[in-house]
Parts: sequence; C-alpha cells; structure tokens
Amino acid sequence: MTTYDIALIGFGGVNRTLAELIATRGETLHTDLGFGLRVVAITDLRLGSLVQPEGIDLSIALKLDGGSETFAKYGGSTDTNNESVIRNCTADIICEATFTNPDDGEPAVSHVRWALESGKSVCTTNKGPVALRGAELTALAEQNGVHFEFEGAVMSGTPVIRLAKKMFEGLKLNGFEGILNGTSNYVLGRMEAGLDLDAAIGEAQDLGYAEANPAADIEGYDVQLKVLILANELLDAGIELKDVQRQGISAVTPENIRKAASEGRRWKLVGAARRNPDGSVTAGVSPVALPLDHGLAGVSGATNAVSFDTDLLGAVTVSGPGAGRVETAYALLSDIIAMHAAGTGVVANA
Ligand SMILES: NC(=O)C1=CN([C@@H]2O[C@H](COP(=O)(O)OP(=O)(O)OC[C@H]3O[C@@H](n4cnc5c(N)ncnc54)[C@H](O)[C@@H]3O)[C@@H](O)[C@H]2O)C=CC1
Ligand SMILES: N[C@@H](CC=O)C(=O)O
Repeated sequence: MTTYDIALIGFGGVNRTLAELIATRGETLHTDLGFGLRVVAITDLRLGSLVQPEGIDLSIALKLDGGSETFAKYGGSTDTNNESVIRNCTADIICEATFTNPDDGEPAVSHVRWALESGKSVCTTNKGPVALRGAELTALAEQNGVHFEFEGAVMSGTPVIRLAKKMFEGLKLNGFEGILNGTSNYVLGRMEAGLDLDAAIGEAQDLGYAEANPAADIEGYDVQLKVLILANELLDAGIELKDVQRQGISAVTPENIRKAASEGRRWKLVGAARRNPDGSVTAGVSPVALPLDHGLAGVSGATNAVSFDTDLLGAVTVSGPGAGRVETAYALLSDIIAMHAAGTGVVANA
C-alpha cells in the first residue's frame, strides 16, 4: 500500500479538518484514491510541535483545541520549531496552512522554501507564498524534483487554477472577473438582510470563512492576492502586488445597499484582470453595484465565481465554494491527488 507521510504546518481550521478527514475516511481514501495518508508531524503557534515518524494518533491531536494543553504533554515541544521540523521530519509532503500574510508572505514563504530545499513536496492554501513568491517557489520545486501545489489559494476547494491550466489549452485568455472572497460576499448578503457590518463579520468568522484578521477580507487584500495569483498563473501577466489596484467593501453602507436594491442592483466585491492591446495586464479589486441580470449578481453567501473571457468559447464561468474549513481541506487533498497522479516528486512509503 502506498502511504504518503505528511506534516501539518499550522493546525487551525483547515489542517485540523484535513486531519479529521484522514482520521474518519482513511480507509475509503485508500480504496478510492490508491494511497493512504499518515501524519508524522504537526506544528502550531498555540500548540507547539509534535513529531512522530511512526504516525501521530490523530484522536489525541484533535482533542487539543488551543486551551492550556500543548503537544509537550504528548512528547512534543511547546515551540513550533518550524525550520527543524520541516527540514528534518520524515514527511513526503508538507501541508502549509498558517496565517496568510499579505505584506511579504512570511513566515509561510520560509516554510515552503525549507520544505522544497529539503526535497519535500508542498501543498498550501496560504495565499502569501503563492501570490508574492510563486514563480521563485515553483522554480525551486522544479530544481529539487518535487511538487508545489496551491489549488486552495483561490476559491478554496473549487477547482480553478488546475482546471484552467489543464482544460483551457488552445484557448487565449483575454482576462477574468470574479467574486473571489467568501467572507465579503457573505457579509454583503447579510447586510442586505439587515445585519450591521460587525455582526455579519462575526458570523463569517464563526463559519470559518474569515482570515485571522478579517480586515484582509473586508478591505480587499485577500482578493488582491487572488487576482495576482490568477493573473500570473493563467495570464502570464508578470505583475506584482502593487500593480493590482485595491478597494474593499468597508465604505459600502447599509444606505448604499438599500439604494442599489431599489435600482435593481446588488453590491459585489469584484476582482478582475484584463490583457491590454499592448500585451500588458491591468488588474484590480473594487466594490461594484452590479445589475441583477449580471452573471455575478446572483452569486451568494460564501460561494465564489470567476468568469474567464476566452477567444474561442467566450465567457467560461466556474462557480463553487470560496471558503470553509471542509472545502479548503479538500483543496489540500486535491493537491495530494494531483501529486500522486503526476507520480514523480513524491516518494511514498511502500
Ligand atoms: N478558511 C478558509 O476558508 C480558507 C483559508 N485559506 C487560507 O488557509 C490558511 C489557513 O486557514 P485557516 O485554517 O482557516 O486559518 P486558522 O486561523 O484557523 O488557522 C491557522 C493556524 O495556523 C497557526 N499558525 C500561524 N502561524 C504559525 C506559525 N508560524 N507556525 C505554526 N503555526 C502557525 C495558527 O496558530 C492557527 O492555528 C490561511 O492562510 C488562509 O488564508 C484559504 C482558502 C480558504
Ligand atoms: N478568507 C477567505 C478564505 C479563502 O481564501 C475568504 O473569505 O474567501
């Protein structure tokens, strides 16, 4: 039986849910996918680190919820020891799901780099490393003969990046526009239903949609990173964060929302990029009061959608969950499935 040993860096909503999936569906995964998964290391700011090459008992790890107990009680450490754990543990694959840092991507960029340098494949849902250091880290993975996969960085588990790369071959992409943040879309919907901004954000936090600092969602930083990822990965734009104009939804008032509704419009936070006639790419994120018959106006809750403008097919739209613990844990699983299918670069235990 092929078993991939994995390390979970960050043990919050997403990686904890991946551990739950492994704990509850391990056998099915093996039957359905042809490989098993075994967690051999976990690190988290609140819990410290635990490394057990023979496999961690996930029922114990999942009981730790950030209270006073740490991994030290189970033979681990109160420190994360991230560099040492990532470089030296026996994992084949590092699942990076720590906080997204929209400024410089750290420390997640270093986590990914340490893993790739030490010959381990990486899957991540963290937007920082992908948006801000994507090209460099992809090259490092290639140099080391391992994988760097990041489907969950855009639209959580909904396939977008791999789907477009694999299925749009032969098409020319002129641009895209989409709703790329579950939290802000959920919040706008709840404000339309009469909630105030803070109460709506609180609900999005409880549902596991929001970033650790929800200002990243509300002020458009999260969509800025996602637009940058899609523009560089799919349009080959070669742009940087400063090239993506950013405006969030914090200035959209209940009065704006009521007025838009009375005019047959609905506020949405729209991220977009477009190729110009000279080949350059213009990209940005801003709130827009869309007419109700616009394709994105009916996208509600934490659902996201992105519409690609192609030369031969016209608009091709992908829609699905844009946030959520289970949905995003699935993204990591889909990355591991892609690595397994590609074959090279992940050396599993027999
Ligand atoms: N929750 C969602 O719907 C989605 C989340 N993401 C991204 O996935 C990542 C994880 O998201 P969640 O699990 O929801 O976040 P979370 O806030 O629930 O968990 C993050 C965990 O990482 C830990 N952590 C932070 N810095 C660390 C460090 N240096 N070393 C070790 N542990 C560290 C924290 O203690 C926390 O437990 C974030 O980057 C987020 O932007 C991406 C798509 C969707
Ligand atoms: N906070 C993000 C999570 C996914 O990237 C969102 O709400 O979309």
